[in-house]
Amino acid sequence: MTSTNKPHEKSAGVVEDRPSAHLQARILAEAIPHLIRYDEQTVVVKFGGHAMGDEQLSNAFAQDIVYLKQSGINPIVVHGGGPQIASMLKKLEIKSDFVNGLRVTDKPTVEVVEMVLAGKINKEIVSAINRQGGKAVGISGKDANLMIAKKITEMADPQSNLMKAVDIGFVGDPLEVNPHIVEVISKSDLIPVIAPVGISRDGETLNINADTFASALAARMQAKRLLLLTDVAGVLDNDKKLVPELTIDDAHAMIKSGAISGGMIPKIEGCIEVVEAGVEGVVIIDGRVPHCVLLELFTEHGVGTLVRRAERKKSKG
Ligand SMILES: Nc1ncnc2c1ncn2[C@@H]1O[C@H](COP(=O)(O)OP(=O)(O)O)[C@@H](O)[C@H]1O
Ligand SMILES: CC(=O)N[C@@H](CCC(=O)OP(=O)(O)O)C(=O)O
Repeated sequence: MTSTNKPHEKSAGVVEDRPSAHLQARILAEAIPHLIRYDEQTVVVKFGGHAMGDEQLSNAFAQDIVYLKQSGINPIVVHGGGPQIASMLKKLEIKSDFVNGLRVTDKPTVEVVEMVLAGKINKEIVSAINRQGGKAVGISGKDANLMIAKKITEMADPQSNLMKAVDIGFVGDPLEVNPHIVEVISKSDLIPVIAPVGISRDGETLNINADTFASALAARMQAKRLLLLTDVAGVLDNDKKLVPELTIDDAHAMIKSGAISGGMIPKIEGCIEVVEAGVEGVVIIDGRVPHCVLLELFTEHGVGTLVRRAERKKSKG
Protein backbone atom coordinates (compact mmCIF):
# COMPACT_ATOMS: atom_id res chain seq x y z
CA MET A 1 0.00 0.00 0.00
CA THR A 2 1.28 3.47 -0.82
CA SER A 3 1.42 6.02 1.94
CA THR A 4 0.07 9.49 1.06
CA ASN A 5 1.78 11.66 3.65
CA LYS A 6 5.48 10.67 3.94
CA PRO A 7 6.33 8.41 1.04
CA HIS A 8 9.74 6.74 0.99
CA GLU A 9 11.26 6.99 -2.49
CA LYS A 10 13.00 3.86 -3.72
CA SER A 11 15.81 4.59 -6.19
CA ALA A 12 13.89 2.92 -9.04
CA GLY A 13 11.24 5.63 -8.58
CA VAL A 14 8.90 3.22 -6.77
CA VAL A 15 7.15 4.68 -3.72
CA GLU A 16 6.89 2.45 -0.65
CA ASP A 17 5.83 2.80 2.99
CA ARG A 18 8.38 3.80 5.59
CA PRO A 19 9.34 0.79 7.70
CA SER A 20 7.41 0.58 10.96
CA ALA A 21 9.06 1.91 14.13
CA HIS A 22 9.59 -1.70 15.21
CA LEU A 23 11.34 -2.57 11.96
CA GLN A 24 13.43 0.63 12.04
CA ALA A 25 14.59 -0.23 15.57
CA ARG A 26 15.50 -3.76 14.45
CA ILE A 27 17.49 -2.44 11.49
CA LEU A 28 19.36 -0.02 13.78
CA ALA A 29 20.04 -2.73 16.35
CA GLU A 30 21.42 -4.96 13.62
CA ALA A 31 23.68 -2.20 12.31
CA ILE A 32 25.23 -1.12 15.62
CA PRO A 33 27.66 -4.06 16.12
CA HIS A 34 28.85 -3.59 12.53
CA LEU A 35 29.35 0.15 13.10
CA ILE A 36 31.51 -0.63 16.13
CA ARG A 37 33.44 -3.30 14.21
CA TYR A 38 34.30 -0.94 11.36
CA ASP A 39 35.03 2.17 13.45
CA GLU A 40 38.10 3.93 11.99
CA GLN A 41 38.77 0.94 9.73
CA THR A 42 39.71 1.16 6.06
CA VAL A 43 37.20 -0.17 3.57
CA VAL A 44 38.22 -0.23 -0.10
CA VAL A 45 35.28 -0.09 -2.50
CA LYS A 46 35.69 -0.67 -6.22
CA PHE A 47 32.95 0.96 -8.28
CA GLY A 48 32.69 -0.72 -11.69
CA GLY A 49 32.06 1.03 -14.97
CA HIS A 50 28.78 -0.82 -15.56
CA ALA A 51 27.24 0.36 -12.25
CA MET A 52 28.07 3.98 -13.12
CA GLY A 53 25.77 3.97 -16.13
CA ASP A 54 22.66 4.40 -13.96
CA GLU A 55 22.26 7.82 -12.33
CA GLN A 56 20.10 6.62 -9.43
CA LEU A 57 22.50 3.79 -8.63
CA SER A 58 25.43 6.20 -8.78
CA ASN A 59 23.68 8.57 -6.38
CA ALA A 60 22.85 5.72 -4.00
CA PHE A 61 26.50 4.63 -4.15
CA ALA A 62 27.70 8.19 -3.43
CA GLN A 63 25.26 8.42 -0.49
CA ASP A 64 26.57 5.15 0.95
CA ILE A 65 30.17 6.37 0.76
CA VAL A 66 29.21 9.59 2.57
CA TYR A 67 27.34 7.58 5.27
CA LEU A 68 30.44 5.43 5.81
CA LYS A 69 32.64 8.49 6.26
CA GLN A 70 30.11 10.11 8.60
CA SER A 71 30.00 7.00 10.73
CA GLY A 72 33.76 7.00 11.35
CA ILE A 73 34.85 4.52 8.67
CA ASN A 74 37.55 5.35 6.10
CA PRO A 75 36.12 4.54 2.68
CA ILE A 76 38.54 4.50 -0.24
CA VAL A 77 36.97 4.46 -3.68
CA VAL A 78 38.74 2.94 -6.69
CA HIS A 79 36.73 3.21 -9.87
CA GLY A 80 36.63 1.48 -13.24
CA GLY A 81 35.19 2.78 -16.47
CA GLY A 82 35.59 -0.01 -19.02
CA PRO A 83 32.31 0.71 -20.89
CA GLN A 84 33.04 4.46 -20.94
CA ILE A 85 36.54 3.84 -22.37
CA ALA A 86 34.97 1.54 -24.97
CA SER A 87 32.49 4.17 -26.13
CA MET A 88 35.19 6.86 -26.40
CA LEU A 89 37.44 4.50 -28.37
CA LYS A 90 34.50 3.74 -30.66
CA LYS A 91 33.89 7.45 -31.27
CA LEU A 92 37.55 7.83 -32.14
CA GLU A 93 37.38 4.70 -34.34
CA ILE A 94 40.12 2.94 -32.34
CA LYS A 95 39.70 -0.84 -32.21
CA SER A 96 39.99 -2.57 -28.86
CA ASP A 97 40.56 -6.21 -27.86
CA PHE A 98 40.76 -8.05 -24.54
CA VAL A 99 43.06 -10.86 -23.38
CA ASN A 100 41.91 -12.65 -20.20
CA GLY A 101 39.77 -9.65 -19.23
CA LEU A 102 42.53 -7.07 -19.85
CA ARG A 103 42.32 -4.42 -22.55
CA VAL A 104 45.11 -4.54 -25.13
CA THR A 105 46.38 -0.97 -24.80
CA ASP A 106 48.53 0.66 -27.50
CA LYS A 107 49.86 4.24 -27.27
CA PRO A 108 46.73 6.05 -28.57
CA THR A 109 44.55 3.80 -26.38
CA VAL A 110 46.47 4.53 -23.17
CA GLU A 111 45.98 8.25 -23.81
CA VAL A 112 42.22 7.75 -24.14
CA VAL A 113 42.19 5.50 -21.03
CA GLU A 114 43.89 8.14 -18.90
CA MET A 115 41.69 10.93 -20.27
CA VAL A 116 38.47 9.00 -19.58
CA LEU A 117 39.44 7.47 -16.20
CA ALA A 118 41.52 10.18 -14.52
CA GLY A 119 39.65 13.03 -16.22
CA LYS A 120 35.97 12.54 -16.90
CA ILE A 121 34.92 9.61 -14.70
CA ASN A 122 37.04 10.48 -11.69
CA LYS A 123 35.55 13.96 -11.55
CA GLU A 124 32.01 12.66 -12.07
CA ILE A 125 32.35 10.39 -9.02
CA VAL A 126 33.97 13.17 -6.98
CA SER A 127 31.04 15.46 -7.85
CA ALA A 128 28.45 12.76 -7.10
CA ILE A 129 29.94 12.23 -3.61
CA ASN A 130 30.22 15.97 -2.98
CA ARG A 131 26.59 16.51 -4.03
CA GLN A 132 25.63 14.06 -1.27
CA GLY A 133 27.47 16.16 1.33
CA GLY A 134 30.89 14.48 1.22
CA LYS A 135 34.29 15.98 0.46
CA ALA A 136 35.87 13.77 -2.16
CA VAL A 137 39.31 14.30 -3.67
CA GLY A 138 40.17 12.73 -7.04
CA ILE A 139 43.63 11.30 -7.70
CA SER A 140 45.15 8.61 -9.90
CA GLY A 141 47.81 5.99 -9.21
CA LYS A 142 50.37 8.50 -10.51
CA ASP A 143 49.85 10.93 -7.63
CA ALA A 144 52.65 10.74 -5.06
CA ASN A 145 53.76 7.49 -6.79
CA LEU A 146 50.74 5.70 -5.34
CA MET A 147 50.88 2.84 -7.86
CA ILE A 148 54.21 1.98 -9.47
CA ALA A 149 53.51 -0.74 -12.00
CA LYS A 150 55.37 -2.94 -14.42
CA LYS A 151 54.29 -3.70 -17.96
CA ILE A 152 52.69 -7.13 -18.23
CA THR A 153 54.90 -9.30 -20.41
CA GLU A 154 53.62 -12.74 -19.44
CA MET A 155 50.31 -14.18 -18.26
CA ALA A 156 49.09 -17.50 -16.91
CA ASP A 157 46.99 -19.41 -19.42
CA PRO A 158 43.60 -19.79 -17.60
CA GLN A 159 43.24 -23.47 -18.52
CA SER A 160 46.78 -24.87 -18.14
CA ASN A 161 48.00 -22.23 -15.65
CA LEU A 162 51.30 -22.18 -17.61
CA MET A 163 52.93 -18.77 -18.06
CA LYS A 164 52.91 -17.49 -21.64
CA ALA A 165 54.72 -14.46 -23.07
CA VAL A 166 52.26 -11.73 -24.16
CA ASP A 167 52.41 -8.23 -25.60
CA ILE A 168 49.29 -6.34 -24.57
CA GLY A 169 50.89 -2.89 -24.69
CA PHE A 170 50.73 -0.34 -21.90
CA VAL A 171 49.01 -2.53 -19.33
CA GLY A 172 50.44 -2.64 -15.85
CA ASP A 173 50.61 -4.99 -12.89
CA PRO A 174 51.16 -3.41 -9.46
CA LEU A 175 54.83 -3.49 -8.46
CA GLU A 176 55.02 -1.09 -5.54
CA VAL A 177 52.09 0.52 -3.72
CA ASN A 178 52.81 3.71 -1.76
CA PRO A 179 49.57 4.46 0.10
CA HIS A 180 50.88 7.55 1.93
CA ILE A 181 48.76 9.99 -0.10
CA VAL A 182 45.63 7.88 0.50
CA GLU A 183 46.32 7.73 4.24
CA VAL A 184 46.85 11.50 4.43
CA ILE A 185 43.57 12.16 2.62
CA SER A 186 41.65 9.54 4.61
CA LYS A 187 42.85 10.77 8.00
CA SER A 188 41.03 14.07 7.41
CA ASP A 189 37.39 14.59 6.52
CA LEU A 190 38.21 13.90 2.85
CA ILE A 191 37.37 10.81 0.79
CA PRO A 192 39.93 9.58 -1.78
CA VAL A 193 38.57 8.61 -5.20
CA ILE A 194 41.22 6.86 -7.29
CA ALA A 195 41.52 6.30 -11.05
CA PRO A 196 43.34 3.03 -11.89
CA VAL A 197 46.19 4.48 -13.91
CA GLY A 198 49.75 3.74 -12.81
CA ILE A 199 53.26 4.74 -13.68
CA SER A 200 56.25 2.55 -14.56
CA ARG A 201 59.71 3.09 -13.10
CA ASP A 202 60.61 4.62 -16.51
CA GLY A 203 57.74 7.08 -16.30
CA GLU A 204 55.40 5.32 -18.75
CA THR A 205 51.66 5.63 -18.14
CA LEU A 206 50.12 2.18 -17.62
CA ASN A 207 46.49 1.08 -17.80
CA ILE A 208 45.66 -1.09 -14.77
CA ASN A 209 42.50 -3.13 -14.43
CA ALA A 210 40.46 -1.44 -11.69
CA ASP A 211 39.87 -4.69 -9.75
CA THR A 212 43.61 -5.43 -9.79
CA PHE A 213 44.34 -1.89 -8.62
CA ALA A 214 41.78 -1.97 -5.80
CA SER A 215 43.00 -5.41 -4.67
CA ALA A 216 46.67 -4.36 -4.55
CA LEU A 217 45.75 -1.27 -2.54
CA ALA A 218 43.53 -3.21 -0.12
CA ALA A 219 46.27 -5.81 0.43
CA ARG A 220 48.98 -3.17 0.97
CA MET A 221 46.81 -1.16 3.37
CA GLN A 222 45.56 -4.28 5.18
CA ALA A 223 42.03 -2.99 4.71
CA LYS A 224 39.27 -4.38 6.90
CA ARG A 225 37.11 -5.09 3.84
CA LEU A 226 37.34 -5.05 0.05
CA LEU A 227 34.08 -4.72 -1.86
CA LEU A 228 34.14 -5.18 -5.63
CA LEU A 229 30.86 -3.92 -7.14
CA THR A 230 29.89 -5.44 -10.45
CA ASP A 231 26.98 -5.95 -12.84
CA VAL A 232 26.06 -9.50 -11.83
CA ALA A 233 24.81 -11.02 -8.56
CA GLY A 234 28.34 -12.28 -7.77
CA VAL A 235 30.23 -15.30 -9.03
CA LEU A 236 27.81 -17.57 -10.89
CA ASP A 237 28.22 -21.31 -11.45
CA ASN A 238 27.56 -23.13 -14.75
CA ASP A 239 23.81 -23.11 -14.00
CA LYS A 240 23.99 -19.31 -13.48
CA LYS A 241 23.33 -19.78 -9.78
CA LEU A 242 25.05 -17.48 -7.28
CA VAL A 243 28.00 -19.00 -5.43
CA PRO A 244 27.74 -17.35 -1.98
CA GLU A 245 31.21 -18.45 -0.80
CA LEU A 246 34.26 -19.40 -2.78
CA THR A 247 37.58 -20.77 -1.47
CA ILE A 248 40.84 -20.05 -3.25
CA ASP A 249 40.94 -23.66 -4.51
CA ASP A 250 37.35 -23.44 -5.83
CA ALA A 251 38.22 -20.19 -7.59
CA HIS A 252 41.27 -21.71 -9.32
CA ALA A 253 39.16 -24.71 -10.39
CA MET A 254 36.41 -22.46 -11.83
CA ILE A 255 38.96 -20.43 -13.83
CA LYS A 256 40.54 -23.64 -15.11
CA SER A 257 37.20 -25.12 -16.18
CA GLY A 258 36.16 -21.88 -17.91
CA ALA A 259 33.23 -21.29 -15.50
CA ILE A 260 34.91 -17.99 -14.60
CA SER A 261 36.03 -15.98 -17.63
CA GLY A 262 36.51 -12.48 -19.05
CA GLY A 263 36.26 -9.56 -16.61
CA MET A 264 35.62 -11.97 -13.70
CA ILE A 265 39.20 -13.32 -13.98
CA PRO A 266 41.04 -10.16 -12.78
CA LYS A 267 38.39 -9.75 -10.07
CA ILE A 268 38.93 -13.25 -8.70
CA GLU A 269 42.71 -13.09 -9.07
CA GLY A 270 42.63 -9.79 -7.14
CA CYS A 271 40.44 -11.32 -4.42
CA ILE A 272 42.81 -14.28 -4.05
CA GLU A 273 45.77 -11.94 -3.63
CA VAL A 274 43.94 -9.92 -0.96
CA VAL A 275 42.76 -13.00 0.95
CA GLU A 276 46.30 -14.41 0.83
CA ALA A 277 47.53 -11.09 2.27
CA GLY A 278 45.35 -11.80 5.32
CA VAL A 279 42.30 -9.61 4.59
CA GLU A 280 39.17 -11.56 5.51
CA GLY A 281 36.20 -9.66 4.19
CA VAL A 282 36.69 -9.81 0.43
CA VAL A 283 33.43 -9.82 -1.53
CA ILE A 284 32.15 -9.43 -5.07
CA ILE A 285 28.75 -7.77 -4.79
CA ASP A 286 25.85 -6.85 -7.03
CA GLY A 287 26.31 -3.18 -7.86
CA ARG A 288 22.82 -3.15 -9.43
CA VAL A 289 21.25 -3.36 -5.96
CA PRO A 290 20.70 0.18 -4.61
CA HIS A 291 22.73 0.80 -1.41
CA CYS A 292 24.54 -2.55 -1.80
CA VAL A 293 27.53 -1.11 0.11
CA LEU A 294 25.46 -0.34 3.22
CA LEU A 295 23.61 -3.67 2.96
CA GLU A 296 26.86 -5.59 2.72
CA LEU A 297 28.58 -3.82 5.60
CA PHE A 298 25.74 -3.22 8.04
CA THR A 299 23.33 -6.13 7.70
CA GLU A 300 23.59 -9.87 8.20
CA HIS A 301 22.62 -10.49 4.61
CA GLY A 302 25.56 -10.48 2.24
CA VAL A 303 24.57 -9.64 -1.31
CA GLY A 304 27.23 -11.45 -3.32
CA THR A 305 30.18 -13.88 -3.21
CA LEU A 306 32.60 -13.99 -0.28
CA VAL A 307 36.07 -15.19 -1.23
CA ARG A 308 37.81 -16.99 1.62
CA ARG A 309 41.08 -18.80 2.16
CA ALA A 310 39.59 -22.22 2.93
CA GLU A 311 36.38 -24.03 3.78
CA ARG A 312 34.67 -22.82 6.99
CA LYS A 313 34.95 -25.40 9.80
CA LYS A 314 31.60 -27.18 10.09
CA SER A 315 29.85 -26.14 13.31
CA LYS A 316 28.53 -28.88 15.59
CA GLY A 317 24.92 -29.88 15.18
N1 LIG B 1 31.39 -17.19 -13.34
C1 LIG B 1 31.04 -15.92 -13.57
N2 LIG B 1 30.16 -15.31 -12.75
C2 LIG B 1 29.76 -14.04 -12.97
N3 LIG B 1 30.21 -13.27 -14.01
C3 LIG B 1 31.10 -13.82 -14.86
C4 LIG B 1 31.56 -15.16 -14.68
N4 LIG B 1 32.44 -15.42 -15.68
C5 LIG B 1 32.51 -14.33 -16.44
N5 LIG B 1 31.73 -13.34 -15.97
C6 LIG B 1 31.57 -12.01 -16.58
O1 LIG B 1 32.26 -11.04 -15.78
C7 LIG B 1 31.52 -9.81 -15.90
C8 LIG B 1 31.96 -8.85 -14.80
O2 LIG B 1 33.24 -8.32 -15.11
P1 LIG B 1 33.39 -6.89 -15.84
O3 LIG B 1 32.64 -6.90 -17.14
O4 LIG B 1 34.83 -6.57 -15.90
O5 LIG B 1 32.58 -5.94 -14.85
P2 LIG B 1 32.90 -4.60 -14.06
O6 LIG B 1 32.80 -3.48 -15.04
O7 LIG B 1 31.84 -4.56 -13.02
O8 LIG B 1 34.30 -4.74 -13.48
C9 LIG B 1 30.09 -10.27 -15.84
O9 LIG B 1 29.19 -9.33 -16.40
C10 LIG B 1 30.12 -11.55 -16.66
O10 LIG B 1 29.86 -11.29 -18.01
C1 LIG C 1 43.91 -3.22 -18.37
C2 LIG C 1 42.44 -2.95 -18.34
O1 LIG C 1 41.66 -3.78 -18.81
N1 LIG C 1 42.04 -1.80 -17.81
C3 LIG C 1 40.67 -1.39 -17.73
C4 LIG C 1 40.56 -0.22 -16.78
C5 LIG C 1 39.13 0.15 -16.44
C6 LIG C 1 38.38 -0.94 -15.70
O2 LIG C 1 38.93 -1.89 -15.15
O3 LIG C 1 37.03 -0.72 -15.68
P1 LIG C 1 35.86 -1.72 -15.18
O4 LIG C 1 36.12 -2.00 -13.76
O5 LIG C 1 34.64 -0.92 -15.41
O6 LIG C 1 35.91 -2.97 -16.03
C7 LIG C 1 40.14 -1.01 -19.14
O7 LIG C 1 40.89 -0.50 -19.96
O8 LIG C 1 38.93 -1.22 -19.37
